[in-house]
Order: sequence, then C-alpha cells, then structure tokens
Amino acid sequence: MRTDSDADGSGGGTTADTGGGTNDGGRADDGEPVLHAADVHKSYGDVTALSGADLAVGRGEVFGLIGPNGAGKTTLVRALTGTTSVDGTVRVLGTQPAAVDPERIGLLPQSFDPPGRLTARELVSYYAGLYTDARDVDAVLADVGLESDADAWYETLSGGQRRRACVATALVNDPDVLFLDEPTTGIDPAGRRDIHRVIRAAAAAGTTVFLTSHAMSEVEQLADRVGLMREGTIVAVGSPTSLIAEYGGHPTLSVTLEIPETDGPTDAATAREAGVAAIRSNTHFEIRERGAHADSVADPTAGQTADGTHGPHGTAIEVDDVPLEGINDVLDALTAAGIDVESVSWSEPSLEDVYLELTGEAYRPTGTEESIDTADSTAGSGPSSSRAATDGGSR
Ligand SMILES: Nc1ncnc2c1ncn2[C@@H]1O[C@H](COP(=O)(O)OP(=O)(O)OP(=O)(O)O)[C@@H](O)[C@H]1O
Repeated sequence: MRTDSDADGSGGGTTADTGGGTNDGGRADDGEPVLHAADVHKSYGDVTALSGADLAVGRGEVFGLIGPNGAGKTTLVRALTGTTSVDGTVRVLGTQPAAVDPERIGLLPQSFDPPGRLTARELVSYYAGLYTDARDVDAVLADVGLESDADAWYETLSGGQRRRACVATALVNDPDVLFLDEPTTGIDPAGRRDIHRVIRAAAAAGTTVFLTSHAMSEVEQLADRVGLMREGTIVAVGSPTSLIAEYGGHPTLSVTLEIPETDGPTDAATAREAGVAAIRSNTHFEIRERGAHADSVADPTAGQTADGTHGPHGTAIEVDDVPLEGINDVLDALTAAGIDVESVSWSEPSLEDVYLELTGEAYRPTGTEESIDTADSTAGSGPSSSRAATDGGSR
C-alpha cells in the first residue's frame, strides 16, 4: 500500500445506503471516496447491464458486491477498472478510471488463464516485473500459501493452487485498490482461510478491496459493507449485520417429531398437530405455517412425501423467531406433552436470507452450516449458525 494515496478516512456514504452500515466509506486524497459511481448506465444493444448504479467505497474498506447472474456486477467492475465505457459518473482514486496509475490497481478477473509452463514463482515474477515498485515475490507467494509449490508449473497445480497463484499476481504491486472477482472459487477451506487472511491484511494496511462473489458466507465474513445488485442497480447497501437485521428475517427452530415406523401418514399428521398444540399452549412462539406445512396436517400423504417439509421418519415443525435461549422452552413443551423429538436444528438469518428476500432467487449454497449437539444448545452463536441434534428421543 503506497503512502502517497493515504486518505483522511472521513465518511462517504452512498445514495443507496440502507443507513445501517458501520462503514460509510473513507475518501481519497481529494475528498472523494476511493471508488465512486453515480447514476451509471450501460447497454449492450438491447440488453441493459447497468441502469443507474450508485456506489461509494472508502479507503481500507472491503466492499462485497453480490447479485444474481446477469445483475451487472462484472459490468460495474469493468466500469470501475476503465475497461468499458459507460454513461454517468465513475471515479477511482479521485480521477477517471482510465487515468488511474496501473501501479495502484490490482485486478483478479473471474477468468484468468496464464501460460501453463510457467512456475508459480515465474508467473508472479512476470507480474512483478510490470511494476516499478513491486513486492518481494516470495513474500507474496507465502502470503497466499504457495511457498512450497512455488517451483511447480502452473499447469500441474491443483485448481485451488492455481487460483492462489492468480491472487498473488493481483497483490504483487501492493495495490491501493484491489478488485477480486470470485477470488476463492475452487479453493479448499484451508486455502480460503489463507486468501481471507491476505484480504483482511491488505484492507488493514489501507487497500480498498472490491469483492465480487456468489459465496454468501465469504462476503458475510469479509465485507465491511455489502451491495446487493439487481437488474443493473444496487438496491441495498449496508454492513452484513444491518442488512441481515433489515431483510434477513428471524431465527428459526425446526423440530422433527418422531413417528413410529409402522404408523401411516395420518399418524404423522396427528403427531404434528399434537406438537403444534403443545408448543402453542406452553410457549409464546409462533409456528411458521408455510403452505406445505399447513397442508401436511390434513394431508393424508404427510410423512411420506419428499417435499422438504419433513423426512421419511418424522414430521417437522418450524417455530419462528426462537432465540437460542428459547430452544429448551420448545423442547420442554413437547416433552411435557409426551412427544418424542427426532432432531432439532436452529438457524439464525444470514446474508443468504437477505439475498433470497431481495432477489427472490436461490443461489448455490456454500455449505457453511455447522451442526452441534443440542445438549450444548446454550453455547454462543456465530453470525450464521445452525444447531442440530440427530440422536432420537425426547429430552
Ligand atoms: N460484452 C457483452 N455483450 C453483450 N451483453 C453483455 C456483455 N457483457 C455483459 N452483457 C450482458 O449484460 C448483463 C449484465 O452482465 P454482467 O456480466 O455484468 O452480469 P454479472 O452480474 O456479472 O453476472 P454473473 O454473476 O453471471 O457474472 C447480462 O445480461 C449480460 O448478458
């Protein structure tokens, strides 16, 4: 991070900010945000890629851009990196994107296919040679966890190792602004942690990181603020916490009740009905009556279907807005009514729920849910956690 770009760190904000963000963005040397887009439009023939995008990102901020395929994320990155022309205002480090000194920008595109017969060290050295003031190549390779594979040809590296090498090429000039498009695609959890650590360190040193990703858990963990893009505009901006509070919904407890193997579907419905009644009479929690759940009470096929509302051995009840400390109240109510519980899972809303709420679309899950025994159900929770007891029986 070059010191000549140091900013005053004062607040910036964006026109689309939900107001809940904890970091409204510092400013570049001349008082502007480091990245600034206002009313940006871009069309490809009849296709509208950007339809009035607004954005302000500050120095040292990690900004995560999420949105469905085709929402306009890559086009916005291209606008910010000066690789496509757009209508509207786009400023980077206080100037036009095309006029920014390339030494101050790091870019990892989604698709990057370097020559296979370069070693990782040669690849990063090549990029280092493009800059007048590059970092030590071996230090960068160590940062991304590639020190022991530095002399392997790129084509012999695994997918994750290749991606790490590519990330290294974007870091070697110690950029002031780092654009990362899906940086951890194909990288295993340990490698992902390495990359996350590198991103956090860069931001702590003052680099502005603009992260585009479909991995909601990654964005939730890394980003100071998140912008959700839909149909060419950013429809919500805020810290992950504020977006989840505003759009994520409530924590949900899902209780699967046991039904004896010989029983038929009507008994599954009866078991569920009894469970619902026990919870309603003995706790203040609401049952989440999704359409399929409501139907399952009266549905003679309940307990047999694969509609996702209950498994083959039990029937599920979803209880809305149950805090962690309320789980035992629900289980006690069922136990007191003599109802056996097969399993329990509890989940807090996450950025995934925000995404679903604001786009109405499912995305590829990133598998971050953790499972623990409910015997420890009073243990602390992370920003997005799920707790499950898979052993049968009531408590
Ligand atoms: N070079 C191009 N020529 C024509 N249309 C394009 C071009 N680039 C993008 N588009 C269109 O612009 C829209 C936005 O595309 P963009 O790549 O910015 O979306 P995205 O949010 O990055 O999508 P993804 O998540 O799939 O990468 C899409 O409808 C896309 O088909």
